[in-house]
Amino acid sequence: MKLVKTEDAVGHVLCHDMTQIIRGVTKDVRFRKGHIVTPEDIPVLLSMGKENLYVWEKDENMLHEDEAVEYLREICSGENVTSGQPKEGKIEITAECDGMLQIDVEKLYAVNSLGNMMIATRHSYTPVKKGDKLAGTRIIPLVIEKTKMEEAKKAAGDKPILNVIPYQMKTAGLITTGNEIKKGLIQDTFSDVVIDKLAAYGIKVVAHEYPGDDDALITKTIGEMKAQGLDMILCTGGMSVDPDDKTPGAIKASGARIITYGAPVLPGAMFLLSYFEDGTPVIGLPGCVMYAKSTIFDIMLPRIATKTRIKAEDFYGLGHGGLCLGCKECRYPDCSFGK
Ligand SMILES: Nc1nc2c(c(=O)[nH]1)N[C@H]1C(S)=C(S)[C@@H](COP(=O)(O)OP(=O)(O)OC[C@H]3O[C@@H](n4cnc5c(N)ncnc54)[C@H](O)[C@@H]3O)O[C@H]1N2
Ligand code: MOO
Repeated sequence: MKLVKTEDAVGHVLCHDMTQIIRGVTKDVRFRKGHIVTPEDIPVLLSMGKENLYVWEKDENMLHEDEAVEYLREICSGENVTSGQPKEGKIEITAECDGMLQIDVEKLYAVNSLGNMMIATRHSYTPVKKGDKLAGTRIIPLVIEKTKMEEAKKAAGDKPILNVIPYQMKTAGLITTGNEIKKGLIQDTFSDVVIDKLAAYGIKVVAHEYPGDDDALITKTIGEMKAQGLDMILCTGGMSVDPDDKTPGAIKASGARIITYGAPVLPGAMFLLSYFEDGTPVIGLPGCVMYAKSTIFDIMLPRIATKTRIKAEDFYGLGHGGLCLGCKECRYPDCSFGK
């Protein structure tokens, strides 16, 4: 801290709040601690009776919070994200388009572990809309060592840690299994659920077949839809352990490589994800997707719609938070399910 004449204070950082009192008009903080003095401030400060000011001593090795937060802006500014001006050392990151928020969680952890700075975000893999708030970030002290910010840059690596990935899939093929549906014994109440969920991501069901419980026919239908060049193929029902549950075997026989059959999520334990060599996903949706408001399908759909390649390991961690509480009014994704 040092004392400077107010006329010489431009560019210096104030060490404490300064209150302006004008009788009958105002009594409020006019300049906040940390404010960088501008030429326009000088007459105001003089009118407040401040001819001398305590300011931070300029030090090439130290950064003001507003300068330091620019490092965090760079660390956070990936594809399709934007950010505002620093306000009291804090900036807000927002989405520039609709899509899936994707965060490098390990890098986020690495930056936050350095201390004296913070980045708080929404959960990765959640669907977001243009203009949605994604993250807030700030420097904790008023001034911080430049080397600390360089360290943060290094910890974050060469790619920004926050991105919004636009949805890329457009078409889907739907295979509704079950002899009871094919024979018309019951009405199909599953397909509309799937069609609506896909529509929310701009995906249209352009082929729809009812092969019953004939596993060879299910496999053949998958092959035909694949040949049509659809972005994804979904099979509903027949995913469990009954003798008539033929879907997992039929998907396997199609040549798609199984990533997982089973997931540590309820509802959604009997979910199946597989990919053809070219990346076309073939998905098996268990009966719960028809009746439960939110399931494994809702958790994985943003990743599928953005063509984010999903690995078996991506499922293992889902158990923690993988239990839907079945609230009367479903607020998913604004709840702990799938986080
Ligand atoms: N012994 C076990 N039983 C069950 C298990 C298990 O592991 N062991 N898993 C349970 C879980 S979890 C789920 S989820 C369901 C899986 O159901 P499936 O995918 O096999 O569904 P289905 O048996 O084919 O059908 C269940 C029920 O829903 C009706 N259904 C199916 N598709 C339609 C449709 N398009 N429209 C209307 N209704 C449909 C079907 O007729 C059945 O009544 O299994 C648990 N059981
Ligand atoms: O696949 Mo069942 O999923 O959990 O109710």
